[in-house]
Amino acid sequence: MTLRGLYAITDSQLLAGKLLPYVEAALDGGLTLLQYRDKSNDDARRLREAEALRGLCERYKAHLIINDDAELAARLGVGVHLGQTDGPLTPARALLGRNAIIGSTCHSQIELAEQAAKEGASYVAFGRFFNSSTKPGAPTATLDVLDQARARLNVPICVIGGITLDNAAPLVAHGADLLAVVHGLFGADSAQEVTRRAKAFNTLLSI
Ligand SMILES: Cc1ncc(COP(=O)(O)OP(=O)(O)O)c(N)n1
Ligand SMILES: Cc1nc(C(=O)O)sc1CCOP(=O)(O)O
Ligand SMILES: [Mg+2]
Repeated sequence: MTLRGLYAITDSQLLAGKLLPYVEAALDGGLTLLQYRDKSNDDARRLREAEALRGLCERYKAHLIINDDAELAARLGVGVHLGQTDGPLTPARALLGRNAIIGSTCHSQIELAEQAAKEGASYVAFGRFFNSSTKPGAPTATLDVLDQARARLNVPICVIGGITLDNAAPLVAHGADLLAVVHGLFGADSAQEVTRRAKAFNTLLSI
């Protein structure tokens, strides 16, 4: 599967009271992947919201990815994103099957990405590239890791962390396939503006 495009990530605070309309607006503008990221322990709400997002993604032909939680992903038949402390890739692949999208956080370490690719990751994620209000303490990354990744890996490259329409172009020029964005997309004042931003990100990616 070729993975390239805008990768929207939800945020429970930013999208409080407007999760579905803002996500639908982003899907309307064009998403390749949507990640449901909710760090709470409210399992009932997480299941309910993830099911609703799966329905929307099916309608717009985007892929839903669950952050952190391979069990929930298996229950819904969707993909998962795993960080370095979220459990190993191999059992997640066994649980979800060979067609599932499984992403792996690699910070700025090409060795982590090589390992993830070897273990069957569908994409590898590098970041954070800019200041992020969503995750201010995430380790930083620079463009040279993208150059190394392009030269050494044969798996789609995702970038994350403070990405906006104003700073994304160099990431694309250095080989990013997937732009993962929270605030730069969903920080908009209206659903119409979310759609406009999504379309503009796709233009940057030549999609
Ligand atoms: C696409 C993408 N890249 C990186 C992350 C970060 O994952 P992780 O390091 O596990 O941190 P949390 O998001 O779980 O706080 C991500 N979620 N998505
Ligand atoms: C969830 C996450 N992980 C990161 C990493 O670098 O691993 S940065 C990040 C937050 C992304 O949100 P925003 O687009 O608002 O900066
Ligand atoms: Mg995680």
